[in-house]
Amino acid sequence: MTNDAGTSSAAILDVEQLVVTYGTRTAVDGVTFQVKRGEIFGLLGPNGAGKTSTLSAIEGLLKPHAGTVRVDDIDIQHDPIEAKTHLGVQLQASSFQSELTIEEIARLYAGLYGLRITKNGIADRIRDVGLGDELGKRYKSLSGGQQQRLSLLIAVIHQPALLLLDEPTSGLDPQSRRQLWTRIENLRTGGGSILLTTHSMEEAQAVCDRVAIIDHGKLITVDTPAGLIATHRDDPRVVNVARGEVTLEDVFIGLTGSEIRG
Ligand SMILES: Nc1ncnc2c1ncn2[C@@H]1O[C@H](COP(=O)(O)OP(=O)(O)OP(=O)(O)O)[C@@H](O)[C@H]1O
Repeated sequence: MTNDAGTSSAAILDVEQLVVTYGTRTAVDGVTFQVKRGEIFGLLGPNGAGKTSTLSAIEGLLKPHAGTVRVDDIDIQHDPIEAKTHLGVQLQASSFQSELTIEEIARLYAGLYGLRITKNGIADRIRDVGLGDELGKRYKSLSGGQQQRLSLLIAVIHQPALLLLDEPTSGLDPQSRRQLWTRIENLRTGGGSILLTTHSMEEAQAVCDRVAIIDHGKLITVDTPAGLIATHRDDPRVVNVARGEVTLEDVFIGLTGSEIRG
């Protein structure tokens, strides 16, 4: 997508002064950040920090109280249909018809996006996510990990410029988690950009190019994991919680506090 000057902006996602409210509760309180093209960007925060609310506003699922969201230079509020064709979102298990087979579901969503993919093409994509032996299996008889792989396949079937993933590795075993990160990195290698939330600081430190830490609806800091560690390693709050070499988790707990959130 090009802007008025005929050039692509460096940001695939531009979130400006985003405010999300539920009644009198402010869940996201003036959050601003950009995701660059070709970047894996992690949104980190304790329970209730406002991560899912931020993603929901980016997806156009809820109307922000204030602020703007531009996906690939398209304002999600002004042109939601066009903006959404540039977005890939992992659907919840309840979104899929349980009686349909993997192949039927993939064909259904390819059709919904108006894609012309042959039967063999669909089978190839299913094989790519390691479900080649399950083509004819009904959704309801898939394991949690298999369901998760199918939902990732559907999220990227239209080759979106930006993939949004809300806690993609939660509930997965170590093998499935490792495979998922490899897939996410392959998507980035193929030119995609990824915005994800995770509670695994170890994974964020290993995989994300940059991370933002949010708490109580406000963005505290954005940088590369190494940059955050370098900036905050001598902060007494971080030194206090570190048990050895300072990690991203130490920085996260140092900046957001040790108390458990509701
Ligand atoms: N539908 C809703 N109605 C009212 N309050 C909500 C609603 N959804 C979220 N909230 C509140 O908004 C705040 C932010 O919630 P959100 O789900 O965005 O946080 P989160 O960072 O994704 O948390 P978690 O890590 O626990 O998933 C919380 O205080 C939550 O209770």
